[in-house]
Amino acid sequence: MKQAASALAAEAVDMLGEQPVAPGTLVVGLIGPGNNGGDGLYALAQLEDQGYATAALQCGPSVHSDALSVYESAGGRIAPYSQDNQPLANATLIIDALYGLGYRSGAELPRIPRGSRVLACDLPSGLNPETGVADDKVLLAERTVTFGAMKSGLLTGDGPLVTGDITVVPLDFDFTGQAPRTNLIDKQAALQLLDAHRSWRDAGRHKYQRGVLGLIAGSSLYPGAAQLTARAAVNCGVGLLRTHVPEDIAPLLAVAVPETVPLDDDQIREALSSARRYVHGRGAKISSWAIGPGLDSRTPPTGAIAEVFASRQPAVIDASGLELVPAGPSEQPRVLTPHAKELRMLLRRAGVTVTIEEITADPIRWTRWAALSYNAVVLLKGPTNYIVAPDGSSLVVSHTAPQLATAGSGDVLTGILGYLLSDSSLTGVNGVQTVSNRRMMELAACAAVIHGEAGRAAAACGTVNASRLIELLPGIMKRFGF
Ligand SMILES: NC(=O)C1=CN([C@@H]2O[C@H](COP(=O)(O)OP(=O)(O)OC[C@H]3O[C@@H](n4cnc5c(N)ncnc54)[C@H](O)[C@@H]3O)[C@@H](O)[C@H]2O)[C@H](O)CC1
Repeated sequence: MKQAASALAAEAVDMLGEQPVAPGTLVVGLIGPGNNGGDGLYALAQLEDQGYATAALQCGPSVHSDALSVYESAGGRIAPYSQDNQPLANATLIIDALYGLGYRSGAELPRIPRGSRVLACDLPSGLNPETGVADDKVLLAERTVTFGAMKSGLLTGDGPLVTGDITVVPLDFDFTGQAPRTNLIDKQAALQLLDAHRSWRDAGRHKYQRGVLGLIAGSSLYPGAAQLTARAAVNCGVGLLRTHVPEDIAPLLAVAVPETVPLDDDQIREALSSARRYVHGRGAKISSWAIGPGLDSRTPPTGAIAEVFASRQPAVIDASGLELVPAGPSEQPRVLTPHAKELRMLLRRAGVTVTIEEITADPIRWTRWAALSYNAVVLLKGPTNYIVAPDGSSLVVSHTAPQLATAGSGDVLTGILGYLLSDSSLTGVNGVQTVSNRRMMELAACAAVIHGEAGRAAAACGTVNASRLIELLPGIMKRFGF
């Protein structure tokens, strides 16, 4: 705590930029009831020692008692917070040491004069540490000193609007056993996650050992979506792509994606049954599935598709495929990739009523509900991607680009993730049947990062559309070690 306080005090001195201390300078700490308040009091004590005038305002029922003794010994005084506190009106700098990680939506937040300079201790109070959703009365910070590790809420949602400049202060204590349940996956983290299972032996695989993706997609209503997903998987480098599309659009697909091999109902059944007789190392007829882009949900799925849903083979399920997924938990390792409206539909089918506004306000919470209800990894798509496993742990990907909000871009994401799920070097030697939910969640986050990277690269060169993303994929996959 003292280490955190020293970093906080140093940042305050840097913000004030005055040595010796200018007359009239006053640093006011808003002190909450927990450890965040303790950090604030220790920091104020250090500032007192350096000759600054300080004042502490108690904003909860209690304060950290050891920190208060140190602050009072340094000459500081604490008073209860009230809306017309004189010190707040006179403050040169306010240290927000109210809640930090402990903030929960709806907690009481003090009012501070407009235009106050605020240094946030760990996180601005009023900001959800996981989701980055900010309360209307959030204490807008000019700078934030955050301890131990970056928090997802600082970088996602409203976070970047309310945190100011962020300094991460590594602390010398062991975080084992208190790992945050939400982690950010940036480009560097994705590279590491993708590299984790690779071996030099991977270079010697034949196409069936590399991984075979089965794609069930398309309809006369949406003929293009199947093409986009297929082209994305092929450009990522899939060993073999098998496609099950309605007869009337199959010739179109064969021309647009000559690499793909058609897959009929009997062949689906054969692939599923050979997967049950799976022999280690021989390669799979189909190793994973991508289901949904461009399906017409008004047409009932064939029996073969229902058998895929009932299988233990990993699948990414998107778009209209989400309407076909049986409600309730499944044993198939799945990543469901809804946008907010589709998530509302999934939740409704699981007996949970929620509005899109509620989902947008607390995306991780509602994605968790769906992950638990369906026993599946759920990737909620949008400006930020939230990926949640059935155990409640979650990953956040904000490595995206606003230009990705374009027709067919989600179909490309499905192709990328389908490819990652099929690649045996990422999921285990052909034995993708055993892939864990944890690994499915990691691969889903990596797919979102690759998709974001494609969006950023496309935007840097001009306008963005789904076909452009696909064209860029081979180069981007190379950057990610493929
Ligand atoms: N030619 C066709 O057949 C087409 C069929 N379509 C049908 O629509 C679905 C999928 O639609 P898609 O347009 O890909 O939308 P998704 O919601 O699945 O994915 C959107 C994609 O964009 C990202 N995103 C959204 N908002 C933002 C934002 N503000 N900033 C950054 N990124 C954002 C989001 O994360 C997703 O990755 C398809 O299956 C067919 O049934 C389409 O209309 C295309 C043409």
